[in-house]
Amino acid sequence: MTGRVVRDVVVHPDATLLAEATAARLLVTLVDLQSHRAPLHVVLTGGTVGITTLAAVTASPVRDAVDWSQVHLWWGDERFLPDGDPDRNETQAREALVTALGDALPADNVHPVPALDADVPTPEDAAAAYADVLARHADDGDQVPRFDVLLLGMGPDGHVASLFPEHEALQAAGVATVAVHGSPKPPPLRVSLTFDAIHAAREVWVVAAGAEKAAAVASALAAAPVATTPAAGAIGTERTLWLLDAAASGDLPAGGATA
Ligand SMILES: O=C1O[C@H](COP(=O)(O)O)[C@@H](O)[C@H](O)[C@H]1O
Repeated sequence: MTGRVVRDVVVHPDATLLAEATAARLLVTLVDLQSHRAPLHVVLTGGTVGITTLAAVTASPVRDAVDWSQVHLWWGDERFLPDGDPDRNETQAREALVTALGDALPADNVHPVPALDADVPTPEDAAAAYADVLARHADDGDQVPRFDVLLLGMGPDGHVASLFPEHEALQAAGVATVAVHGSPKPPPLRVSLTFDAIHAAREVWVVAAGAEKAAAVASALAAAPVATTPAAGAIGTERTLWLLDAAASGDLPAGGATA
């Protein structure tokens, strides 16, 4: 990415309000977008706030204002585990939101990263299969759909999706997905969207809560090198939005200036 990146920052008082406000923001954004285009493509994130946000979507009456038949759900990353494993981001998202949407969300609109099984024995197989499905929903010549909203959690080390500091997966280019071996956060095998895929999103929202993330938030918003703070590379084509709780914003300079 070239040129100055504008990162908008919104700080909420605590993690609960952060999740509820992010859910409300997501729902209203989808309703607004559906007044002028369809289908919409939304990328979900795993992680603490990511899943709490999905539960808040489920709890909101505004969820019925969205035409879910015209929404496709994707994942920014996945832990490479068998189908139904409680540590899979997909499993947690189904429990928090997808199951509650029922028939309103067609099963064909839900695009999990393939799970570990006899036909998909390696994360490379899962990454390739996921890339194929992404390409089938992309415009001609593109590798991924133009995601309308791409949600990302962030770890205390500054990782987003499954792109970890100093990990070789950061270098993946020209492809939409990457297999991750040796993740410093368990489980060690994962599949992630690449930065090329993330950068295709219209809006990227990084959602982070907790004092343990404050240093990484400050680094990313100061445009630290992506190699050491991958979240600094989370940039959308139309908007890059950081949604924080007060604790996660604790190391930002007064006024929350961003680079
Ligand atoms: O392992 C993962 O961690 C990150 C952040 O999780 P959090 O619990 O610290 O919020 C998450 O964004 C990612 O999707 C997930 O696979």
